Amino acid sequence: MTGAATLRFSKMHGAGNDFVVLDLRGGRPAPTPALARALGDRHAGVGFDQLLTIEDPGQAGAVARYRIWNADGSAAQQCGNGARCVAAWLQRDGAAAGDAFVLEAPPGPVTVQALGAGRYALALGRPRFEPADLPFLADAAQASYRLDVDGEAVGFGIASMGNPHAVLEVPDVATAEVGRLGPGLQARAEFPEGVNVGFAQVLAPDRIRLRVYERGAGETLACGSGACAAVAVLARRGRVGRHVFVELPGGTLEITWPGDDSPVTMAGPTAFVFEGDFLLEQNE
Ligand SMILES: N[C@H](CCC[C@H](N)C(=O)O)C(=O)O
Repeated sequence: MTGAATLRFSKMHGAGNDFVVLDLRGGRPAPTPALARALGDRHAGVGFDQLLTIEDPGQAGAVARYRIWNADGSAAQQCGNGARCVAAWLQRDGAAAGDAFVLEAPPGPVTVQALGAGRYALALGRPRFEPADLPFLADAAQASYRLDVDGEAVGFGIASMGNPHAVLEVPDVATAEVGRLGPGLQARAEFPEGVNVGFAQVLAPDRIRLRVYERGAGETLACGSGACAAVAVLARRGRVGRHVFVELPGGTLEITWPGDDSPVTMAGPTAFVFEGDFLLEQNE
């Protein structure tokens, strides 16, 4: 279409968690929630779990800054799978020279190590467990909490990776009622800014299965910050060790959390799917 205003984008995914990536460096305006919803619409738009913007860094030493919008237009503070895709995008672009560099994310710096073959290891910062960190309205930090969902008492742990996570341990992820308990917990007033809900099945001290009902996107094929949060909650309970393979429906992520005061490192894949031009006028 000649003359129409268009928005160049890259379509990517990390273990099946899919993204549209926009290069907004040079001061191009941030997307509105309405544009994020239009771009994310899986029928009338491009479709994504999250929209990632690449922007000029504010911090010295960072190659670029990234921000995150969910498919419902809400802003998110972290996206582990998305951060790996931003790293891959910047390496392909040539902006990130070498295999080790730093990205600026809403919660703080993220250090990147390219592992080759599209795989990246990222240190996403320390998990936090105080209710105020999520926010979660509770009196004091506990190893686990219980809330009522449809008359059922649901037990869970909490962790923030910059974004909020509730983690339930279940006997079998295949039979977990993700589609009912996920939205049910998200609807509780105790999570005033919503929450990502992880359903974890411990297979071994170094291996779990995980499904995540994400804030602003629903159940996704993978959730990087959710994998970090699940390992952090389960490691503090002694249910898993400090190096855990997390099997999600879309792929496996490798999580390492050496100690409570250490950042969590997540390693996993990235993939470029296609590039495109979104026609703005007729689709906003
Ligand atoms: N839905 C999340 C953002 C995306 C997280 C996930 N896709 C990841 O890989 O960490 C939130 O609202 O906090």
